Parts: sequence; C-alpha cells; structure tokens
Amino acid sequence: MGDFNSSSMEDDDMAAPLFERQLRKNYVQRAVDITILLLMISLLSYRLVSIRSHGGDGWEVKTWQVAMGCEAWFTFVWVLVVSTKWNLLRYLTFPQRLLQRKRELPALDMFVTTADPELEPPIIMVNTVLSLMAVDYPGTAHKLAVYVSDDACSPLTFFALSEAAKFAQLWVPFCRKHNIQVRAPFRYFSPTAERPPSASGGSKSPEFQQEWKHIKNEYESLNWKIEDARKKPVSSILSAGEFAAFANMDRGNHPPIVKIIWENKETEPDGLPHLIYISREKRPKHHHHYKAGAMNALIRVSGVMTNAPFMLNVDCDMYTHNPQIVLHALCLLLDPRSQNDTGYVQCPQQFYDGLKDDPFGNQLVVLQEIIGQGIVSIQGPFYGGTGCFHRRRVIYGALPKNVDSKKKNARSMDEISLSEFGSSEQFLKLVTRALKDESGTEKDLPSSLEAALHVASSGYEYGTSWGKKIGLTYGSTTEDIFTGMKIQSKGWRSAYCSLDPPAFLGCAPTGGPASLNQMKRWSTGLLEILVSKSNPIRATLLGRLQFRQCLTYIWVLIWNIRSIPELIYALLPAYCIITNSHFLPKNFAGPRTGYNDTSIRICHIQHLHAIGALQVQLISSSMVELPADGQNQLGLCLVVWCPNRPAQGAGDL
Ligand SMILES: O=c1ccn([C@@H]2O[C@H](COP(=O)(O)OP(=O)(O)O[C@H]3O[C@H](CO)[C@@H](O)[C@H](O)[C@H]3O)[C@@H](O)[C@H]2O)c(=O)[nH]1
Ligand SMILES: [Mn+2]
Repeated sequence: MGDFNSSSMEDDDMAAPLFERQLRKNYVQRAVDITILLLMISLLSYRLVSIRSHGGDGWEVKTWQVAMGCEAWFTFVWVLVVSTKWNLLRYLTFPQRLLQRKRELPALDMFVTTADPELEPPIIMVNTVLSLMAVDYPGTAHKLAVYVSDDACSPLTFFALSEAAKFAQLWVPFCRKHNIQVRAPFRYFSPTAERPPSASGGSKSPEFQQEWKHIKNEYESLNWKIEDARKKPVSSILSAGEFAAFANMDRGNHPPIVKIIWENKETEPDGLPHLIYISREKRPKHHHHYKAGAMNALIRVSGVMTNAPFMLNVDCDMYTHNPQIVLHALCLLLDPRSQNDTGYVQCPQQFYDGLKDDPFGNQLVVLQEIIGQGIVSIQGPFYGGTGCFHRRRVIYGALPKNVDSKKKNARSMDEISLSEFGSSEQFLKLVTRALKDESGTEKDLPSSLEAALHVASSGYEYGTSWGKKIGLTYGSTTEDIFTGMKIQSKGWRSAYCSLDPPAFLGCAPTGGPASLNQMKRWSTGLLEILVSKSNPIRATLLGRLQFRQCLTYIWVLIWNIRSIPELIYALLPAYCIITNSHFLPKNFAGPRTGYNDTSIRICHIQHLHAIGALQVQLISSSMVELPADGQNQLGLCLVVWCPNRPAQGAGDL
C-alpha cells in the first residue's frame, strides 16, 4: 500500500485503496517511436559523414548544413516526446469506497474567476457556479463554499450571482432528488445537447415532468433577468445598499468588495454551499498580476472565511459535467499512499461544441491524450489553470513529507516565516492551522468579513512572498504551468483525474484571431518560464524536479521556439529549387538506374514535394498543436525516402 504516516493511520486507512494506477500497453507504439528515432539518428549520421562529399559550391554546403541543423533539432524534440509518452498511465478511482469510510469528508473551497462581463457572459459564469453548487457531496454540502472573483468589479456579475443563488434553491434540490447528470442548466435545458434522463428513472413520471417544466421556466426567467439587466442602469438592478458598494466604480481603481451572497447558516448537511462574491482591490500603482493575482486573493479570502484544506479552481466558462467529480478527486488526495506526496489533482481540459475534426487544434487532443497520459507516469500532470484540486498547505509552500534530504535547498516547512504571508493576524493564525493540515475557522462568515477585506486589498502582498514562494507564481502569462512546476520542484507529485463523463467541460475559441491570440499568449508565457530563474533545468539541478519531468517541461516550454527550425525546413525545398541547389543527395536516382537528366530532376522534385508536404504538416502541427503526429509524419517520410533510393555505396546512408 505504499508509505503510511503512522499517526494518521486509522481503521479506514487499512480499507481497500481509493484508487488504482493502470498502465496502458503500448509496445507497438514504443517500437514505432524507437524506429523513428533510429532513422533520425541514421539520417543525421549520414549528413555528418557526407557533409564534405555533398558540399558542392558554397551555397550547397549551407543548405546541407541548415537541413542537418533542423533535423538535429527535430531529433532532440523527438527524444523529449518519446521520453514523455514512454509509459501511458491512467488512474481508476473508487468514490463508493470513500463514502463507506468512517471519516467525514473534508471541506472544499471552490474558486471561479471572471474578468469581463462582455467577453465572458454572466449567464455562462452563473452556469459554472450552479454546477459547482450542485456537485454530489452526500451529507457534507455545508462544507463546500463557492467563491467568485470578479476582476471587472461589475454590478452585473454581482446581480447575476444574487439571482443565481435564488435559482439554486430550486435547481440544487432538483438535481439531487432526480440524480440529474448534467448540472449546468444551460446544457441540461439545451434542445441540442444530449440529455440523459434523470438517473432515478422517473423522467417520464408526471410529477417529474411538472417539476422539470417549472425549473425550466425559472431558468428562462433567470436568463431573461440577466439579459435585461445588461441594458439597465446599475441603480435599477441593485438594492440601495448593494448599489452603494458598486456606485462609480472604475474597474482598474477601486477598493475591495467581499459579499456573502448565500450562507448555509444552519450548517445543514444537505443545504446549499456558501456563495461569496469578491472583487479584489485594484489601484493603478499596484500590479494586479491578472489571473494569478485574482487566485491569490481568492486563496487568502477563503483562508480567513472557510480555510478548507482543499481548493478547486475553474475558469468561469468551465462547468462541472460530472457531479461526482469532487469524490473522485478526493480519492486521489485522501488515499494514504498519496496524502504525503500528491500536491494536486488535475482534470483534463475538455470542451463542448467544438468544431468537427478540430481544425485549429483548440481541443488540445494530443496534449491531453498522448502527452497528458505520458507525463502522468513521471511526476504527474501540469497544473492546467482550471479543473484542478489543490492542497491548501502545498499552495502555502509546504514540502512533502519524506523529501530527499540531500536536496535541502528548497526551504523546509520549519523555515516558513509567517511574516512572508502578510500582516493580517487572523489570516496568519489560520495559515498556521492550514500548514498543520488542520482546517476550519473559529469565526462565522460575517465576522470574518473585515479580515477578508484586508487580505483582498491591493497593497497586502507588498513585502510578502505571495507570487514568489506562496500561492500562484507571478511572472508568466501561463501562471498555471509555472505554479505546477514550482510545486513539483519541491518534490510533490500530481495526479490525473480523467473521467467519463468528463469532469469539466469548457468553451474553447472556435478559431480565427481569438485562437491565435490565445496561442500567442500561451507560447509567450511558456517562453517566459523557460528564460526565468525558475526554469526546469534549474529546478532539476537544484530542486526536486525529476529528470524526465524536466524533459517534458522543456518540450512544452519550447513550443514557441520549435516553429523556427520548422519554418526554415519548410522553406528549404523552395529555396533549393530557386537557387538550383540541393539539401537531399544530389545523385538521387543515380546514373546506374538508367534515368535521364529530366527524370532525375522530376524524381528530385517529387521527393521535394513529399518533404514539402511533410513540412507543411510540421508547420501546421506547430501552430495547431499536433506535435506528436507531426513528428510521426517525419519518421514515416524518412522510411519512405530511404528505401526508395538506389544504393550508391556504403557511405550513402
Ligand atoms: O486578469 C484576469 C485575466 C483572466 N482572469 C480569468 O482567468 C481565466 C482564464 O482566462 P482566459 O482569458 O479564459 O484564458 P484561457 O487561455 O482560456 O485559459 C487557459 O490558460 C490560462 C493561462 O495559462 C489559464 O489560467 C486558464 O486556467 C486556462 O484555461 C478566466 O476565467 C478569466 O476570467 C482573471 O480572473 N483575471
Ligand atoms: Mn478561457
């Protein structure tokens, strides 16, 4: 059963394991991958050996060398890919076993971030919130809290949430009673979406039909109210007291707002989770650090209000598609084998209503299925920014137990100085508890509001380690990958929770400039990590990032750079035709084949076409995220190219 911490060993720890690891058999794939690698190495050796004999004039020497440089780079990238996908691992989780245990389920704080009511329509965010409020957490729903961070400080968002809290009083009991599987109402009531009948089998009963109609009408009315509120002045949609908080707000320059929209006062086990609205303070003189800054404010505010030991974060457009997700994720976090070494659990990012065949690669299929499952078997998946369950103490900078004591350069738990967390006394008290893996607060929600406002202020992080050693890491637009790598470089592993039906479903850009912008932002952020002081090579040499994990991080961080050799390689055939030079062996068909000059040239051009087509593949793969496939094509092309050539002599290949 792996390592146990004897102090936490209780009867139920001895029970059946909460998860199993399953290795996928991929011997054929491995054989193909290695063959491709060997072919690439043979090609490189051939290039090297014949660099002089295929020199020709000055220009030709250069094309041969450029081709060799590009191919050497492709080989290096292929090594990174093969290392990542060598073992493909999946986790199987058993939530029923978790529910049978004697121990109570832990508290969970769930975070939703939103930044712009124009680009991220409030109704979509509301659906995400409703799906989170309705997750299955039998007998323990009062331990759940949903926090929404609004970086736009929008009264519309606040209004939408207040209305959603009213609708939730109907929606959540309805979902629980009929065991509805799709708990985001816009998907459940969508005429096009596949809607499984209620699992209780009562979908046809008149009682269910009546309830269904009633809830649908209420949802439509919620939709209409939010849509209508868009067009109205703020003063008419909010009550006088609420309006005062939002009056004359400038989204880039305003004080913090924390509002408890719904509180489960009776701590009813089957009640609704708390719902809290936060708009952290923004001032022009303080950098707000985008989503990472919003997440850190959420972590601190939840730290003083509920202080749950686990936190889930989702983007505002990623609703919970599997109501059992929390139970599945907790199987991976609470099992005795993972308690001391699993820092976070990541669910794959999956999307609804994607374009057929995913022409822009927005669904990240290769990244999820090939690289995703591969990295799971090394040190665990990247933190993907959404659909991720964190341990609070890991985010607070704690080290795993039983860490490699030779690498003590990462600070140990004892070295954490509380002053690095800021100046709120109430928060610091609760940080100490969280670091000891204790949860909860002494105060109720309203009496912790003052401290919540303090930790949500824009100057709170000044002189602290937030964004450096604590919380989500600043300095890259892909704060998720950066933060995950920092956690793993402390020695933590991460686990992957891939479910059917998918845990979360989001909305991917459909293409065009939105897609390009997103990819530009991601690739820039990844490059920022590569050139930062905390790059994976340093994290491996000085920290506890595993070597093969480092290779995978390098593969993802060089996403941007990979396009350069691919573009050059793609331009080579055209360049060679224009300058009448070559980067493939000149006597391609060879005089002994009996071809005349024209046929040799045609043959040459045909091969250039084949390679050109491959290069288009490579370029498009680099742009639309199909790296593994692109590389396979290169290998296949090599296979086709090599045997077709009549042998000229041993030195030819
Ligand atoms: O100043 C900001 C900017 C963004 N967000 C929120 O951050 C989330 C992600 O932003 P989005 O613009 O949708 O970025 P995507 O590229 O779609 O998101 C992916 O990439 C991001 C950067 O790597 C990750 O943070 C996300 O979790 C991941 O889904 C959304 O909920 C936003 O509302 C904020 O709260 N404040
Ligand atoms: Mn998004």
